[in-house]
Amino acid sequence: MSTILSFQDVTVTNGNRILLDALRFTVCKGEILVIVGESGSGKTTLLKAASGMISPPLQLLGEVCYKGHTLQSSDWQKIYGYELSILFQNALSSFCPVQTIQTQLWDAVRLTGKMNHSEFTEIVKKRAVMLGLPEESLHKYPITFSGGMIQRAELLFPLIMPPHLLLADEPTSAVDSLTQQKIADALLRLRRYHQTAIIFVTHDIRLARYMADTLLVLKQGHLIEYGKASSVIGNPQQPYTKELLFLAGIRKDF
Ligand SMILES: Nc1ncnc2c1ncn2[C@@H]1O[C@H](COP(=O)(O)OP(=O)(O)OP(=O)(O)O)[C@@H](O)[C@H]1O
Repeated sequence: MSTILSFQDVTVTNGNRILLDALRFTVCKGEILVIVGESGSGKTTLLKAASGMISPPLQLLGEVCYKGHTLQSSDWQKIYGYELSILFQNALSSFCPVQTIQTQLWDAVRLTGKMNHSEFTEIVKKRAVMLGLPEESLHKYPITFSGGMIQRAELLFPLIMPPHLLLADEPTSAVDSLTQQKIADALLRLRRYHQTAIIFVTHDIRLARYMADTLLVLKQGHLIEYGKASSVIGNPQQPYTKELLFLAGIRKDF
């Protein structure tokens, strides 16, 4: 499988403070890498590093490579949106407040030139139904959406225009368990049919077990465990990972 993204000794600092410490990992085409770790361990910072969004006062050392090329800041603009999609923790910030969800999605899809308007209206309805979003909500303004609805609305664009790499920062944090399952299944379908590589951040180790091919555990900016998800979950090496699995009821002791 070809490598989509790799971190080569990526360190992120804020002055003297190390937020990420020499991380090394790769993500291949069609792979789902799930990042888990306690609050403040650096999960969002890792996604920012993966998407060229580290800016002063933070500093990035090491190399982030996309499809074999080290990315400089100007390169990210070329892949944003169509090759690389990002689901932010604050999904509302992804939308313009004065246009309906459907109008904004169509504006973005139209620019790709890959779909006409009637194909778009057909597919956007199907994808909304897949995520449990009522069809009529597509004609509403983002501000009228609940937290869980806006998270799902943010996922519509990559489901309509499958990217090569999707970065998702806790995309199920504001939804009930049934909707969580729908989002997880939509992401699994994206991988299965379009070989999208996905880096997915969650606090939910059960969801991680359901989704992940590969699991990466962060603690205070350090990669403490990384490998095939079934191996990490079946045979964790670190006390922290054992505790996470114990607290989720997946292990009987730690
Ligand atoms: N722009 C910034 N300037 C200074 N410190 C930052 C900045 N961004 C993140 N940090 C610090 O880096 C550390 C890691 O933050 P990060 O948001 O990556 O953690 P996280 O694991 O995603 O947490 P959570 O699960 O709570 O979202 C935190 O201590 C945070 O305060």
